[in-house]
Amino acid sequence: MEHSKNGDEEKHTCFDVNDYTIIKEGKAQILMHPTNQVFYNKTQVNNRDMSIAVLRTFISQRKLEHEAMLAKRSKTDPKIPDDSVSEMKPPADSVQHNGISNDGCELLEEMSRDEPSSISDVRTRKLRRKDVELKPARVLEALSASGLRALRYAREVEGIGLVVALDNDKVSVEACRRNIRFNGSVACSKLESHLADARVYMLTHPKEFDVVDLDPYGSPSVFLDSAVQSVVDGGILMCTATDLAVLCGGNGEVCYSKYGSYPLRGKYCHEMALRILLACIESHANRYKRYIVPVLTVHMDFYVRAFVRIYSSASAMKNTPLKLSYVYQCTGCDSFHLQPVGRTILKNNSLRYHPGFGPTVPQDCSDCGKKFNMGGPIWSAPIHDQEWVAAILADVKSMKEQYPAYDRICAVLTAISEELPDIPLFLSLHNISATLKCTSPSAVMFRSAVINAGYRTSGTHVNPLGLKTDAPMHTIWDIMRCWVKNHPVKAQPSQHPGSVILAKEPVLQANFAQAVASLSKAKAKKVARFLPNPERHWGPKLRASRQITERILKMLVGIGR
Ligand SMILES: C[S@@+](CC[C@H](N)C(=O)[O-])C[C@H]1O[C@@H](n2cnc3c(N)ncnc32)[C@H](O)[C@@H]1O
Ligand SMILES: [Zn+2]
Repeated sequence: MEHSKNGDEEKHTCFDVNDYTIIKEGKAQILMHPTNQVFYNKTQVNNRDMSIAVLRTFISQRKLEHEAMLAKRSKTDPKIPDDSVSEMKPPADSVQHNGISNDGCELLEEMSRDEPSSISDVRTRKLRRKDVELKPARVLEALSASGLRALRYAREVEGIGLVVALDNDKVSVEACRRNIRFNGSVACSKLESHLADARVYMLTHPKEFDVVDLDPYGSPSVFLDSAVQSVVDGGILMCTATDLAVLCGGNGEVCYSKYGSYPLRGKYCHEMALRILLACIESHANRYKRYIVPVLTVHMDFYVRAFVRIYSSASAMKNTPLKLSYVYQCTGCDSFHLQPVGRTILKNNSLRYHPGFGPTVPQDCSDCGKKFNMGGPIWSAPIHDQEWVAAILADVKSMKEQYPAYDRICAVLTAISEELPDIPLFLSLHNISATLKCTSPSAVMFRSAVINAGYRTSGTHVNPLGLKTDAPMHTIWDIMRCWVKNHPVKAQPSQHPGSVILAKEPVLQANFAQAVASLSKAKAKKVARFLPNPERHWGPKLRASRQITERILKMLVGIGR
């Protein structure tokens, strides 16, 4: 990969620092002119801090995986001189996938998974000739604006060799270059800024970056196809989407055209947004025989952000339909049911792939009798790797002073660490009670009834009132029928969904006695999981110098839904 330092286009214009206000975030400083034309949103510090936390964990994980690969190699091929592996440590047990991001390692992964031994031998010889030293990570900040994020990566994260910052806006690139110079020698030695269309740049730099960061205005959809190609095997793609009005169902047809999925306007819409984004990234990856493994997927403030690793494997790619589902949501009582896109069967000791069995619901809701809307497909496999989440959280806690948004990112990561990993979407207790027009049981009582009925439950980082559970909807309604017996409701019209639900006798006798696990660990320890918004002008920003009104903000982020 060849990069001319800051490109030929650079203008070596001098600048007077006194003409600017200095903005500090972490170890980076950017210069802001009073007539600023370059995008800057202070509240995205949460986004940048979270990304730095993930990046640090990625870099240590990548190193562990590399060491594990070398150790494995020295075991399987004793002809390789010992001195090449004498410094190796045992492989990390948190490694979920052994894909490694430097060339030789990629070969090794392919070898051990798919290839017959004769081919492996050839490849091993090839591998031996390759330099197996782990090179410092290469990061692409594809949409960099002032370069603040790229500067923070270069200055704060150890183990990064190069950060390339792109923007297709000339003024932003000039600002970015000014900021690089202003940040001194480390920034100047590690950072490059280019005036380029990110899509063209990523397409012409396939499998070159260990980390690709997409942080666009609104939707990342037009950047995904090139971004998934620019990441090395085992590398990580970090992707923000701020177009929550689209992803949360405000414009279902627009969402379908951008992301290939229909959103539903449920209380869980922000988690559905995360899952639509993941499904979309996966579909782009699949076009190039690649697939994603999410390590962390967050809804914060007014956006969603996905951190996914990318691997190449034509055989693993066949599993994609097993990780996707359609969602049926009842138009009367908001009950929801997942319909997997694909399934597998074992025939003569081999795995066969088939379309999912369906429909998983009858024409009319068996709880309230109304019709269903069908949304998706969404990513219905886990959206976080809990070992990564624990490692990121531990790392953040050990470097508290390095994170200006420490409280917020700790709260979000704590809430995520408590989520049931295998349960897509969630119920809203308020919504359930609103359907029945009853007073709501407390969350602890409701969770206790679910646990006492033999099911699991957890909160969700997406919504303080949300409840994830593996209890079927009919059990949830039974619990509520029992609740209403002791907390009667006013009579409603007989065709009302709540009346239809309450007209049935419960099969299950709910037990609301407090169950031990009904309080989350964090709540029991009084660790914050949700924090109020920090300031008045909190929210997404449009292009530089354009401000969003409260009314537009509500529309954009789906508040009040
Ligand atoms: C939301 S801002 C990025 C903010 C930055 N990542 C941060 O953390 O402060 C999006 C930037 O993408 C740039 N942009 C939009 N389309 C682009 C494209 N096709 N190629 C390169 N840059 C693009 C815009 O000029 C803008 O500066
Ligand atoms: Zn229903």
